[in-house]
Amino acid sequence: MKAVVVVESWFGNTREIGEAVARGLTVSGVQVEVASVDEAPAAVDGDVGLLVIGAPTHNRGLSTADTRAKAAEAVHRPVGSGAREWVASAILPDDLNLAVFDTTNGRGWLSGSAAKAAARILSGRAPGRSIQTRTFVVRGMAGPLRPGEVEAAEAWGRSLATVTR
Ligand SMILES: Cc1cc2nc3c(=O)[nH]c(=O)nc-3n(C[C@H](O)[C@H](O)[C@H](O)COP(=O)(O)O)c2cc1C
Repeated sequence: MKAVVVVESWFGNTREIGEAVARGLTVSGVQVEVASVDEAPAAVDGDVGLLVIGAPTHNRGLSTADTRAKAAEAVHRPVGSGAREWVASAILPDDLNLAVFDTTNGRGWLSGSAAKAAARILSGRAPGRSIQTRTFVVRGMAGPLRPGEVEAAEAWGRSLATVTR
């Protein structure tokens, strides 16, 4: 069983959640690779059963070149591309199971959700496919994650393992 976790992360919080999800999958016997969106393959291999995508919520949705420029400036990193671009263009096997998570400042409507935005793009590409979404909460722009979120992400990873062939 194989899974790939692709994350966009500027301050490390979304990456931390992605790694916790990967640990949950690994303890359940799934072979997992975690890749940053900058280095993720343009095509997901046909033997991968589950793709998990993680993105920080920027301006209530997925990052844009403008929001990435703000985050990149804060962490002194080059801007690069984001989850929006990867989700829109990656070549995905037909029977791939999909799960998307985001990090946000809260779970309310005001915070928005990069995961829901990514799920909308993926549903448009593959109508009818079911896509699990989850939100994990950080404090402010840079974090840290709210207590308990890493453990919740590991538990989610264990539950996602049951859908992976
Ligand atoms: C430009 C910018 C816009 C943001 N807009 C939102 C927002 O609309 N809603 C929200 O909940 N958090 C917002 N945030 C906070 C991010 O959700 C937070 O930086 C992110 O979850 C941290 O994840 P990371 O460490 O993986 O980058 C924003 C952050 C930045 C840098």
